[in-house]
Amino acid sequence: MSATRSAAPASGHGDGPAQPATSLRSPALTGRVRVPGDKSVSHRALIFGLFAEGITRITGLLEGEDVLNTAKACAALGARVTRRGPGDWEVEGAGANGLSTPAAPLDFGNSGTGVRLMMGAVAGQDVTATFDGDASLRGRPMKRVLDPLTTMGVEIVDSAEGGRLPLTLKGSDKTKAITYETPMPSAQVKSAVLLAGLGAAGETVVIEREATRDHTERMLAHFGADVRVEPHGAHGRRIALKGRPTLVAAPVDVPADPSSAAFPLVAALIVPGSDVTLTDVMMNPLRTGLITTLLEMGASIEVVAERTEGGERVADLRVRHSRLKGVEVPPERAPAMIDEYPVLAVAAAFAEGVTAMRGLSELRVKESDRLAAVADGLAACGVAHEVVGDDLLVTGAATVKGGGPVATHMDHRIAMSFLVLGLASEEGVSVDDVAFIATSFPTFMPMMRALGAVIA
Ligand SMILES: O=C(O)C1=C[C@@H](OP(=O)(O)O)[C@@H](O)[C@H](O)C1
Ligand SMILES: C=C(OP(=O)(O)O)C(=O)O
Repeated sequence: MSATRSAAPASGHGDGPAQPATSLRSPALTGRVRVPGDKSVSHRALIFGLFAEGITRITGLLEGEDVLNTAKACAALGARVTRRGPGDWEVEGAGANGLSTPAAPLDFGNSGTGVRLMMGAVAGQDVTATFDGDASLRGRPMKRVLDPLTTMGVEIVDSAEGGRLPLTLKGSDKTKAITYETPMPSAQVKSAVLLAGLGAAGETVVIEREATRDHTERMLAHFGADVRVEPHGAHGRRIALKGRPTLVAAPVDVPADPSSAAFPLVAALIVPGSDVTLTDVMMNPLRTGLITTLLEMGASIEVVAERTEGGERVADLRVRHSRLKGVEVPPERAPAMIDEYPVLAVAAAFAEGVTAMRGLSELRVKESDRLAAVADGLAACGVAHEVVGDDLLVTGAATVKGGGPVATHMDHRIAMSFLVLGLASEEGVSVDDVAFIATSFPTFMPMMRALGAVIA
Protein backbone atom coordinates (compact mmCIF):
# COMPACT_ATOMS: atom_id res chain seq x y z
CA MET A 1 0.00 0.00 0.00
CA SER A 2 1.30 3.45 -0.81
CA ALA A 3 -0.43 6.70 -0.06
CA THR A 4 0.65 10.28 -0.60
CA ARG A 5 0.78 12.64 2.35
CA SER A 6 -1.01 15.93 2.29
CA ALA A 7 1.15 18.46 0.48
CA ALA A 8 3.94 19.57 2.79
CA PRO A 9 4.71 23.25 2.44
CA ALA A 10 8.43 23.24 3.11
CA SER A 11 11.13 20.99 1.72
CA GLY A 12 12.02 17.63 3.26
CA HIS A 13 10.69 14.10 3.24
CA GLY A 14 7.19 15.39 3.95
CA ASP A 15 6.86 15.76 0.19
CA GLY A 16 7.47 12.08 -0.61
CA PRO A 17 5.18 9.08 -0.64
CA ALA A 18 4.17 7.62 2.71
CA GLN A 19 6.16 4.58 3.90
CA PRO A 20 3.89 2.07 5.63
CA ALA A 21 5.32 -0.70 7.85
CA THR A 22 4.09 -3.64 9.93
CA SER A 23 5.45 -5.08 13.17
CA LEU A 24 4.67 -8.67 14.12
CA ARG A 25 4.58 -10.73 17.29
CA SER A 26 8.28 -11.30 17.97
CA PRO A 27 10.47 -13.73 19.86
CA ALA A 28 12.23 -12.56 23.04
CA LEU A 29 14.20 -9.34 22.46
CA THR A 30 17.80 -9.59 23.63
CA GLY A 31 20.98 -7.57 23.35
CA ARG A 32 22.80 -4.43 24.40
CA VAL A 33 22.33 -1.22 22.42
CA ARG A 34 23.03 2.51 22.68
CA VAL A 35 20.25 4.60 21.21
CA PRO A 36 21.34 7.83 19.46
CA GLY A 37 22.20 11.07 21.22
CA ASP A 38 19.65 13.16 23.06
CA LYS A 39 17.66 15.41 20.74
CA SER A 40 17.21 18.29 23.20
CA VAL A 41 20.91 18.41 24.08
CA SER A 42 21.91 18.09 20.40
CA HIS A 43 19.84 21.10 19.30
CA ARG A 44 21.21 23.17 22.17
CA ALA A 45 24.85 22.15 21.63
CA LEU A 46 24.66 23.49 18.06
CA ILE A 47 22.89 26.71 19.07
CA PHE A 48 25.33 27.45 21.90
CA GLY A 49 28.15 26.67 19.48
CA LEU A 50 26.72 29.35 17.19
CA PHE A 51 26.81 31.99 19.97
CA ALA A 52 30.19 31.00 21.41
CA GLU A 53 33.61 32.34 20.66
CA GLY A 54 35.88 29.56 19.43
CA ILE A 55 35.25 26.03 18.21
CA THR A 56 32.71 23.84 20.01
CA ARG A 57 33.37 20.13 19.57
CA ILE A 58 30.23 17.98 19.83
CA THR A 59 30.44 14.20 20.09
CA GLY A 60 27.49 11.82 20.04
CA LEU A 61 25.32 14.39 18.22
CA LEU A 62 21.95 13.00 17.12
CA GLU A 63 22.03 12.98 13.32
CA GLY A 64 18.25 12.99 13.00
CA GLU A 65 16.50 15.34 10.59
CA ASP A 66 15.31 17.73 13.33
CA VAL A 67 18.86 18.33 14.52
CA LEU A 68 20.32 18.47 11.01
CA ASN A 69 17.87 21.28 10.24
CA THR A 70 19.11 23.17 13.30
CA ALA A 71 22.70 22.64 12.12
CA LYS A 72 21.78 24.15 8.73
CA ALA A 73 20.10 27.10 10.43
CA CYS A 74 23.23 27.71 12.56
CA ALA A 75 25.31 27.76 9.37
CA ALA A 76 22.86 30.15 7.69
CA LEU A 77 23.12 32.47 10.72
CA GLY A 78 26.90 32.66 10.50
CA ALA A 79 28.49 29.64 12.21
CA ARG A 80 30.92 27.34 10.45
CA VAL A 81 29.48 23.86 11.00
CA THR A 82 31.58 20.83 10.07
CA ARG A 83 30.87 17.12 10.35
CA ARG A 84 34.12 15.34 11.15
CA GLY A 85 32.69 11.85 11.44
CA PRO A 86 29.59 10.00 12.71
CA GLY A 87 28.14 12.13 15.53
CA ASP A 88 31.35 14.15 15.64
CA TRP A 89 30.76 17.81 14.78
CA GLU A 90 32.50 21.15 15.12
CA VAL A 91 30.84 24.54 15.31
CA GLU A 92 32.96 27.63 14.86
CA GLY A 93 30.85 30.26 16.54
CA ALA A 94 29.77 33.61 15.21
CA GLY A 95 30.19 35.13 18.70
CA ALA A 96 27.70 36.90 20.93
CA ASN A 97 26.86 39.69 18.47
CA GLY A 98 28.03 38.10 15.27
CA LEU A 99 24.89 36.49 13.87
CA SER A 100 24.09 37.44 10.28
CA THR A 101 20.81 37.70 8.36
CA PRO A 102 20.30 34.45 6.45
CA ALA A 103 19.95 34.62 2.66
CA ALA A 104 16.95 32.25 2.53
CA PRO A 105 14.11 31.14 4.83
CA LEU A 106 15.18 28.74 7.60
CA ASP A 107 13.43 25.39 7.21
CA PHE A 108 13.01 23.51 10.51
CA GLY A 109 11.13 20.58 9.00
CA ASN A 110 9.15 18.79 11.73
CA SER A 111 10.91 20.34 14.73
CA GLY A 112 9.20 22.49 17.35
CA THR A 113 12.38 22.66 19.43
CA GLY A 114 14.52 23.82 16.51
CA VAL A 115 12.21 26.59 15.38
CA ARG A 116 11.20 27.90 18.82
CA LEU A 117 14.74 28.01 20.20
CA MET A 118 16.03 29.70 17.05
CA MET A 119 13.31 32.35 17.22
CA GLY A 120 14.66 33.19 20.66
CA ALA A 121 18.23 33.16 19.41
CA VAL A 122 17.41 35.63 16.62
CA ALA A 123 15.26 37.89 18.85
CA GLY A 124 18.24 39.38 20.66
CA GLN A 125 20.30 39.99 17.52
CA ASP A 126 20.28 42.59 14.80
CA VAL A 127 19.04 39.97 12.32
CA THR A 128 15.91 39.38 10.23
CA ALA A 129 14.97 35.78 9.47
CA THR A 130 12.07 33.80 8.05
CA PHE A 131 11.10 30.57 9.85
CA ASP A 132 9.25 27.72 8.19
CA GLY A 133 8.61 24.01 8.50
CA ASP A 134 6.53 21.11 7.24
CA ALA A 135 2.73 20.81 7.39
CA SER A 136 2.86 19.49 10.96
CA LEU A 137 5.05 22.35 12.21
CA ARG A 138 2.97 24.94 10.33
CA GLY A 139 -0.02 23.78 12.37
CA ARG A 140 1.67 24.20 15.77
CA PRO A 141 1.26 27.25 18.02
CA MET A 142 4.10 29.79 17.93
CA LYS A 143 2.27 32.51 19.87
CA ARG A 144 3.54 31.01 23.12
CA VAL A 145 7.04 32.07 22.04
CA LEU A 146 6.07 35.23 20.14
CA ASP A 147 4.27 36.70 23.19
CA PRO A 148 7.35 37.01 25.41
CA LEU A 149 9.67 37.75 22.48
CA THR A 150 7.58 40.72 21.28
CA THR A 151 7.60 42.05 24.86
CA MET A 152 11.38 41.85 24.68
CA GLY A 153 11.39 43.84 21.44
CA VAL A 154 11.30 41.43 18.52
CA GLU A 155 9.18 42.59 15.59
CA ILE A 156 6.88 40.20 13.73
CA VAL A 157 7.37 41.37 10.15
CA ASP A 158 5.00 38.79 8.72
CA SER A 159 3.26 35.59 9.80
CA ALA A 160 0.56 33.14 8.79
CA GLU A 161 -2.78 33.41 10.57
CA GLY A 162 -2.67 33.08 14.34
CA GLY A 163 1.08 33.78 14.46
CA ARG A 164 1.91 30.48 12.80
CA LEU A 165 4.67 29.55 10.36
CA PRO A 166 5.87 30.75 7.95
CA LEU A 167 6.82 33.86 9.86
CA THR A 168 9.49 36.53 9.67
CA LEU A 169 11.08 38.09 12.74
CA LYS A 170 13.25 41.16 13.01
CA GLY A 171 15.47 40.85 16.04
CA SER A 172 17.08 43.71 17.87
CA ASP A 173 20.36 44.19 19.66
CA LYS A 174 18.41 46.46 22.01
CA THR A 175 16.27 43.62 23.37
CA LYS A 176 14.72 44.35 26.78
CA ALA A 177 15.37 41.98 29.66
CA ILE A 178 12.07 40.77 31.16
CA THR A 179 10.74 38.64 33.96
CA TYR A 180 8.43 36.07 32.43
CA GLU A 181 6.27 33.42 34.05
CA THR A 182 5.56 30.73 31.47
CA PRO A 183 1.80 30.12 31.16
CA MET A 184 2.32 26.44 30.32
CA PRO A 185 5.11 24.06 31.32
CA SER A 186 7.38 24.32 28.25
CA ALA A 187 11.15 24.02 28.03
CA GLN A 188 10.93 25.44 24.52
CA VAL A 189 9.28 28.67 25.67
CA LYS A 190 11.68 28.97 28.62
CA SER A 191 14.66 28.40 26.33
CA ALA A 192 13.48 30.90 23.70
CA VAL A 193 13.23 33.64 26.36
CA LEU A 194 16.65 32.80 27.82
CA LEU A 195 18.28 32.75 24.38
CA ALA A 196 16.73 36.13 23.60
CA GLY A 197 18.02 37.27 26.98
CA LEU A 198 21.58 36.64 25.81
CA GLY A 199 21.25 39.82 23.74
CA ALA A 200 19.54 41.93 26.43
CA ALA A 201 21.23 44.32 28.83
CA GLY A 202 20.23 43.36 32.37
CA GLU A 203 18.78 40.25 33.91
CA THR A 204 16.26 38.04 32.12
CA VAL A 205 14.21 35.92 34.50
CA VAL A 206 12.00 32.95 33.64
CA ILE A 207 9.68 31.55 36.28
CA GLU A 208 8.08 28.17 35.75
CA ARG A 209 5.44 26.77 38.07
CA GLU A 210 6.48 23.25 37.11
CA ALA A 211 10.11 22.53 36.35
CA THR A 212 10.77 21.41 32.77
CA ARG A 213 13.91 19.92 31.24
CA ASP A 214 16.84 22.13 32.21
CA HIS A 215 19.35 21.51 29.42
CA THR A 216 19.40 25.19 28.38
CA GLU A 217 20.25 26.35 31.90
CA ARG A 218 22.95 23.71 32.22
CA MET A 219 24.45 24.61 28.88
CA LEU A 220 24.37 28.35 29.62
CA ALA A 221 26.55 27.65 32.67
CA HIS A 222 28.74 25.22 30.71
CA PHE A 223 29.47 27.92 28.09
CA GLY A 224 30.32 30.50 30.76
CA ALA A 225 27.12 32.54 31.27
CA ASP A 226 26.09 33.79 34.71
CA VAL A 227 22.86 31.87 35.34
CA ARG A 228 21.18 31.23 38.68
CA VAL A 229 18.52 28.57 39.22
CA GLU A 230 16.39 28.54 42.38
CA PRO A 231 13.36 26.55 43.46
CA HIS A 232 10.01 28.31 43.02
CA GLY A 233 6.91 27.07 44.82
CA ALA A 234 6.25 23.36 45.23
CA HIS A 235 7.41 22.12 41.79
CA GLY A 236 8.79 25.17 40.00
CA ARG A 237 11.99 27.04 39.31
CA ARG A 238 13.21 30.59 38.86
CA ILE A 239 16.00 31.01 36.34
CA ALA A 240 17.92 34.30 36.17
CA LEU A 241 20.39 35.05 33.38
CA LYS A 242 22.76 38.03 33.29
CA GLY A 243 22.55 39.49 29.79
CA ARG A 244 25.28 39.92 27.18
CA PRO A 245 27.70 37.32 28.50
CA THR A 246 30.71 36.24 26.52
CA LEU A 247 30.05 32.60 25.73
CA VAL A 248 33.15 30.50 25.27
CA ALA A 249 33.24 27.31 23.20
CA ALA A 250 33.06 24.18 25.35
CA PRO A 251 33.00 20.50 24.43
CA VAL A 252 29.65 18.68 24.57
CA ASP A 253 29.39 14.89 24.76
CA VAL A 254 25.75 14.03 24.11
CA PRO A 255 24.34 11.13 26.20
CA ALA A 256 21.84 8.62 24.78
CA ASP A 257 18.30 10.00 24.47
CA PRO A 258 15.93 8.70 27.17
CA SER A 259 12.97 9.56 24.91
CA SER A 260 14.37 7.22 22.22
CA ALA A 261 15.43 4.57 24.75
CA ALA A 262 11.75 4.46 25.77
CA PHE A 263 10.87 2.42 22.68
CA PRO A 264 13.20 -0.58 23.08
CA LEU A 265 12.61 -0.30 26.83
CA VAL A 266 8.83 -0.72 26.61
CA ALA A 267 9.28 -3.34 23.87
CA ALA A 268 11.45 -5.42 26.23
CA LEU A 269 8.87 -5.10 29.00
CA ILE A 270 5.97 -6.39 26.87
CA VAL A 271 7.62 -9.08 24.71
CA PRO A 272 7.85 -12.31 26.78
CA GLY A 273 11.34 -13.56 27.63
CA SER A 274 13.08 -10.28 26.72
CA ASP A 275 16.30 -9.11 28.36
CA VAL A 276 17.72 -5.90 26.87
CA THR A 277 20.36 -3.48 28.12
CA LEU A 278 20.28 0.15 27.03
CA THR A 279 23.60 1.89 27.59
CA ASP A 280 24.56 5.50 28.44
CA VAL A 281 20.97 6.67 28.89
CA MET A 282 20.63 10.21 30.22
CA MET A 283 19.07 10.09 33.71
CA ASN A 284 18.45 13.83 34.19
CA PRO A 285 15.61 13.76 36.77
CA LEU A 286 13.54 16.09 34.61
CA ARG A 287 13.53 13.38 31.91
CA THR A 288 12.95 10.18 33.89
CA GLY A 289 9.19 10.32 34.46
CA LEU A 290 8.64 7.25 32.30
CA ILE A 291 11.09 5.14 34.31
CA THR A 292 9.47 6.29 37.57
CA THR A 293 6.04 5.33 36.25
CA LEU A 294 7.12 1.97 34.84
CA LEU A 295 8.83 1.06 38.13
CA GLU A 296 5.56 1.84 39.91
CA MET A 297 3.84 -0.47 37.40
CA GLY A 298 6.16 -3.29 38.47
CA ALA A 299 8.66 -3.14 35.61
CA SER A 300 11.99 -4.88 35.95
CA ILE A 301 14.39 -2.05 35.14
CA GLU A 302 17.79 -2.34 36.76
CA VAL A 303 19.74 0.91 36.85
CA VAL A 304 23.37 -0.15 36.42
CA ALA A 305 26.56 1.90 36.64
CA GLU A 306 24.93 5.28 37.26
CA ARG A 307 27.56 7.97 36.76
CA THR A 308 28.06 11.59 35.69
CA GLU A 309 29.31 12.24 32.17
CA GLY A 310 29.61 15.68 30.61
CA GLY A 311 27.56 17.25 33.40
CA GLU A 312 24.58 14.85 33.11
CA ARG A 313 23.71 11.71 35.07
CA VAL A 314 23.78 8.65 32.80
CA ALA A 315 23.24 4.94 33.43
CA ASP A 316 22.86 1.60 31.73
CA LEU A 317 19.38 0.14 32.03
CA ARG A 318 18.81 -3.64 32.11
CA VAL A 319 15.19 -4.27 31.19
CA ARG A 320 13.40 -7.63 31.42
CA HIS A 321 9.93 -8.73 30.41
CA SER A 322 7.59 -7.91 33.29
CA ARG A 323 4.06 -8.39 34.48
CA LEU A 324 2.80 -4.80 34.70
CA LYS A 325 -0.07 -3.35 36.69
CA GLY A 326 -2.06 -0.17 36.07
CA VAL A 327 -1.24 2.97 38.06
CA GLU A 328 -2.29 6.61 38.47
CA VAL A 329 0.11 8.97 36.69
CA PRO A 330 -0.24 12.40 38.35
CA PRO A 331 -0.43 15.56 36.21
CA GLU A 332 2.65 17.09 37.85
CA ARG A 333 4.74 14.32 36.34
CA ALA A 334 3.84 15.39 32.80
CA PRO A 335 6.86 17.65 32.13
CA ALA A 336 9.28 14.83 33.03
CA MET A 337 7.69 12.35 30.65
CA ILE A 338 5.93 14.52 28.11
CA ASP A 339 7.10 12.77 24.92
CA GLU A 340 6.78 9.31 26.48
CA TYR A 341 2.99 9.19 26.99
CA PRO A 342 2.31 7.46 23.65
CA VAL A 343 4.67 4.60 24.49
CA LEU A 344 3.46 4.51 28.11
CA ALA A 345 -0.04 3.97 26.71
CA VAL A 346 1.39 0.94 24.87
CA ALA A 347 2.85 -0.46 28.09
CA ALA A 348 -0.51 0.22 29.78
CA ALA A 349 -2.29 -1.86 27.11
CA PHE A 350 -0.50 -4.94 28.53
CA ALA A 351 -0.86 -4.02 32.23
CA GLU A 352 -3.38 -5.52 34.60
CA GLY A 353 -6.10 -2.95 35.34
CA VAL A 354 -6.39 0.72 34.47
CA THR A 355 -3.55 3.17 33.93
CA ALA A 356 -4.83 6.72 34.34
CA MET A 357 -2.65 9.42 32.79
CA ARG A 358 -3.77 12.82 34.02
CA GLY A 359 -3.29 16.33 32.70
CA LEU A 360 -2.21 15.73 29.11
CA SER A 361 -3.34 19.01 27.47
CA GLU A 362 0.15 19.74 26.11
CA LEU A 363 -0.01 16.48 24.11
CA ARG A 364 -2.54 18.15 21.84
CA VAL A 365 0.05 20.59 20.39
CA LYS A 366 2.90 18.26 19.52
CA GLU A 367 3.77 16.97 16.00
CA SER A 368 0.17 15.72 16.04
CA ASP A 369 -2.66 15.88 18.56
CA ARG A 370 -1.10 12.98 20.42
CA LEU A 371 -4.03 12.46 22.74
CA ALA A 372 -6.32 11.89 19.76
CA ALA A 373 -3.71 9.95 17.76
CA VAL A 374 -2.99 7.57 20.66
CA ALA A 375 -6.70 7.04 21.34
CA ASP A 376 -7.39 6.28 17.65
CA GLY A 377 -4.40 3.94 17.48
CA LEU A 378 -5.49 2.06 20.62
CA ALA A 379 -8.98 1.74 19.12
CA ALA A 380 -7.51 0.34 15.88
CA CYS A 381 -5.57 -2.25 17.92
CA GLY A 382 -8.47 -3.37 20.12
CA VAL A 383 -7.27 -1.74 23.36
CA ALA A 384 -9.95 -0.51 25.78
CA HIS A 385 -9.46 3.14 26.66
CA GLU A 386 -11.20 6.40 27.35
CA VAL A 387 -10.31 10.07 26.98
CA VAL A 388 -11.91 12.14 29.71
CA GLY A 389 -11.08 15.83 29.33
CA ASP A 390 -7.28 15.90 29.25
CA ASP A 391 -6.90 12.47 30.86
CA LEU A 392 -6.23 9.18 29.11
CA LEU A 393 -7.38 5.96 30.77
CA VAL A 394 -6.13 2.70 29.32
CA THR A 395 -7.45 -0.68 30.46
CA GLY A 396 -4.84 -3.35 29.93
CA ALA A 397 -5.30 -7.01 29.01
CA ALA A 398 -3.17 -10.16 28.90
CA THR A 399 -3.50 -10.27 25.13
CA VAL A 400 -3.82 -7.44 22.62
CA LYS A 401 -5.21 -8.15 19.17
CA GLY A 402 -3.37 -5.53 17.10
CA GLY A 403 -4.55 -4.23 13.75
CA GLY A 404 -4.27 -0.99 11.82
CA PRO A 405 -3.34 0.81 9.74
CA VAL A 406 -2.66 3.25 12.55
CA ALA A 407 -2.63 6.87 11.32
CA THR A 408 0.64 8.48 12.40
CA HIS A 409 -0.10 12.11 11.34
CA MET A 410 3.55 13.04 10.54
CA ASP A 411 4.44 12.06 14.11
CA HIS A 412 7.52 9.93 14.79
CA ARG A 413 6.49 9.00 18.33
CA ILE A 414 3.10 7.69 17.21
CA ALA A 415 4.78 5.56 14.52
CA MET A 416 7.37 4.06 16.90
CA SER A 417 4.88 3.50 19.73
CA PHE A 418 2.47 1.45 17.65
CA LEU A 419 5.24 -0.54 15.99
CA VAL A 420 6.33 -1.47 19.53
CA LEU A 421 2.77 -2.49 20.40
CA GLY A 422 2.72 -4.82 17.37
CA LEU A 423 5.72 -6.80 18.69
CA ALA A 424 3.63 -8.24 21.53
CA SER A 425 0.26 -8.34 19.75
CA GLU A 426 -1.66 -11.33 18.42
CA GLU A 427 -1.96 -10.20 14.81
CA GLY A 428 0.68 -7.49 14.38
CA VAL A 429 0.23 -3.75 13.86
CA SER A 430 0.55 -1.76 10.66
CA VAL A 431 1.24 1.98 10.62
CA ASP A 432 0.65 4.23 7.65
CA ASP A 433 3.99 6.05 7.58
CA VAL A 434 7.38 5.51 9.20
CA ALA A 435 9.25 8.27 7.31
CA PHE A 436 9.10 10.72 10.23
CA ILE A 437 10.96 8.33 12.54
CA ALA A 438 14.07 9.80 10.87
CA THR A 439 13.44 13.10 12.66
CA SER A 440 14.52 11.74 16.06
CA PHE A 441 15.67 8.10 15.82
CA PRO A 442 17.01 7.35 12.33
CA THR A 443 18.40 3.94 13.40
CA PHE A 444 15.16 2.76 15.04
CA MET A 445 14.36 0.03 12.48
CA PRO A 446 17.80 -1.65 12.29
CA MET A 447 18.30 -1.34 16.06
CA MET A 448 14.94 -2.92 16.88
CA ARG A 449 15.57 -5.69 14.32
CA ALA A 450 19.00 -6.33 15.83
CA LEU A 451 17.25 -6.98 19.18
CA GLY A 452 14.98 -9.50 17.48
CA ALA A 453 11.96 -7.40 16.54
CA VAL A 454 10.08 -8.51 13.44
CA ILE A 455 9.24 -5.37 11.47
CA ALA A 456 8.48 -5.56 7.77
O1 LIG B 1 13.00 21.81 24.89
C1 LIG B 1 13.01 20.70 24.33
O2 LIG B 1 14.04 20.20 23.85
C2 LIG B 1 11.73 19.95 24.25
C3 LIG B 1 10.68 20.33 25.04
C4 LIG B 1 9.37 19.66 25.02
O3 LIG B 1 8.44 20.51 24.35
P1 LIG B 1 7.63 21.70 25.09
O4 LIG B 1 8.58 22.75 25.48
O5 LIG B 1 6.67 22.20 24.06
O6 LIG B 1 6.95 21.05 26.25
C5 LIG B 1 9.41 18.32 24.32
O7 LIG B 1 8.11 17.88 24.04
C6 LIG B 1 10.23 18.37 23.05
O8 LIG B 1 10.32 17.11 22.44
C7 LIG B 1 11.64 18.81 23.33
C1 LIG C 1 7.53 17.07 20.69
C2 LIG C 1 8.66 16.65 20.12
O1 LIG C 1 9.56 17.45 19.45
P1 LIG C 1 9.46 18.92 18.91
O2 LIG C 1 8.55 19.72 19.81
O3 LIG C 1 10.87 19.42 18.89
O4 LIG C 1 8.91 18.85 17.50
C3 LIG C 1 9.08 15.24 20.22
O5 LIG C 1 10.21 14.94 19.81
O6 LIG C 1 8.31 14.37 20.69
